Amino acid sequence: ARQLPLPPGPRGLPLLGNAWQIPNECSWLTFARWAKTYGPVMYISVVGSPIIVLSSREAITDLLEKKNLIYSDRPVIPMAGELAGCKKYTAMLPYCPRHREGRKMILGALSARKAPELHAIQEAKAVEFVSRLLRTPIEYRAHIRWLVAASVLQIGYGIKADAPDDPYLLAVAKSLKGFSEMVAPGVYLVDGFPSLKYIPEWFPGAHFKRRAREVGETISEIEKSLYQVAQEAVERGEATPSFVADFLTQHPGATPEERELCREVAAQFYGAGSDTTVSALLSFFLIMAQCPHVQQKAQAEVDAVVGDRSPKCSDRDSMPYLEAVLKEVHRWNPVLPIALPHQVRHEDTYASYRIPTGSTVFANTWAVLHDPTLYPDPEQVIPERYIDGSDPSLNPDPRDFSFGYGRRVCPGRSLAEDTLFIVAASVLAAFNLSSAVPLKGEKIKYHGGIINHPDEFRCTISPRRPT
Ligand code: HEM
Repeated sequence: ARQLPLPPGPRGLPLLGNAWQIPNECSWLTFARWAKTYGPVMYISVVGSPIIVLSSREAITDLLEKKNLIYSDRPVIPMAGELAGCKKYTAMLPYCPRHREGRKMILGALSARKAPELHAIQEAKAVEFVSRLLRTPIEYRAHIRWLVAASVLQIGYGIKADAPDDPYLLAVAKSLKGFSEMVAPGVYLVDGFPSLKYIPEWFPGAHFKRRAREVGETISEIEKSLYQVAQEAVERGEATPSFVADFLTQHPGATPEERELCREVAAQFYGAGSDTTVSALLSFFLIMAQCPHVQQKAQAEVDAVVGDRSPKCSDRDSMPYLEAVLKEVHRWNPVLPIALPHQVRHEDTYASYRIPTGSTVFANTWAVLHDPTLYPDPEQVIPERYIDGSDPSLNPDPRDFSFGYGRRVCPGRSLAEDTLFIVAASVLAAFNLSSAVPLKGEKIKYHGGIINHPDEFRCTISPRRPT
C-alpha cells in the first residue's frame, strides 16, 4: 500500500494544505465542484491532517458501508471534543464498546415495541403545534423549535415543556447554541493546530480555552439537571415512561457508571435530535410554500385518508405521495450534507489509491443526492420520481444517504421520520402554505457549517377551514 499514490485532489499550500480553500459555510458545494475535476475519491489536507472526500454512491458504499469495521471511528475535534468535554457523547465517541452500548440503548428506546408510546407523544404534540400555528402563524419557526424540543424532552426525560419560556426548553436551546459554536468549522484555530490545546488558560490569546470550559460546564450542567428531573420523578413514583425513567425502573441496581452512561446517552435525544429535525421541517415548509402543485396533491391524499379526524402515525403507509414528498425534503437540501466525519482506523487501499491511517473521511451526501445520473433534474422537487420510476437504478431512497453510513448510521432515523410525517400530514390537513419570501437578500438560500438550513423566510399560512 505504501507504494500506491494518494487519491488526487486540489494542490494545497505548504503547512496549511487546503485549509484556505475550504469555505466555513457549505463546504459540500466546493467539494462537489472539485470532485468534477479530481473524481469521487479525493485527498485534501488541513494543516497536515489527511482528509478523504467521497463523492459518489459507489465509493461511499464500498468504504463506509462494506468496510464499516475500519471506517467507523470519529476524529476528535479539539475544541468541542477535548476542551469542552463533549467527546463522551455517543455521536462523538470513537468506535468502541461504550459507543456500541449507547447506540443499543437509543435503538432499544425507539424500537417497534415502543412505537405506540412514542406515537402518542408525537400525535399530541402535532395537535398542539397546529393550534399554535393557528394562533400565531407568523411564528412558525419558533413553533417548529418548540415542537421538536418539547417532543424529545418528553421522550428522553418525561418532561412536559408546554410553555414557550419553559426553563427546560430554554436550557436545551442554550446547550445547543453552545455546542454549535464549539463545532462551527474554521472558528477556532485550535481545531487546525491541536497542539494549541496545551497552552495554559491564562496565556495571552488563550481565551478559547476559557470559552470551551464555560460552554462545556453549561452543557454538562444541563445534561445533569434534566437527568435529575427524571430520576426524582422515578423516586417519587410519579414518572411517566421515558428513556431515563425506563432505564432506572428496569435497572434498579445500576452502577454509578451505568447511570452516567444513561445520562450521557439521554442527552443525544436533544443534542443530536433537535436541530436536525428542525432543519428538515423548515425545508418541508419551504417546499410546500414554493411548490403549490405538490402541496395540493399531498393535501388531496391526506384528505382522502383522514377525512375530518386528525392524522395518526399509523396513516403513514396509506400516504405514498406524502412519503415521496418527505423523500424530496431529505434529498433536495439534506440536513447533514457531509454527514458527520468518519475516521479510518487502519491504512487501506481503494481504486489503486492509498488511504492513510487516521484520515478523516467525509461522505459528500449532497453530491450523491444531486447526481443527475441518479436523480434526473436534481434541482427540481419532483416527488413523482419515487412513484412513477420504471428504472430501478434511478432515484434510490435518499434517506439511505441522508441519515449517514455504516456503523454510525443515525439511530434516531425512525423517530425523525415519524415526527416529519405526523407534522407534515397535520399541517397539510389544516393549512395552505404559500408566498415564501426571504427576510434578507433576494433569494432564500441554505447555509450552515455542518447542519444545513434555509435562511429565514416568511410564508403565508392560512387555515383551510373556518376556525
Ligand atoms: C431529520 C432528522 C435527522 C437527520 C437527517 C439525522 C442524520 C444523521 C446523520 C447524517 C448522522 C451521522 C451518521 C454518520 O456519521 O454517518 C447522525 C448521527 C446521529 N444521530 Fe441523527 N439525524 C436526525 C435525527 C436524529 C434524532 C431524532 C436522534 C435522536 C435520538 C438522532 C440521533 C443521532 C445520534 C445519537 C447520532 C450519532 C450516531 C453515531 O455516531 O453512531 N438523530 N444523524
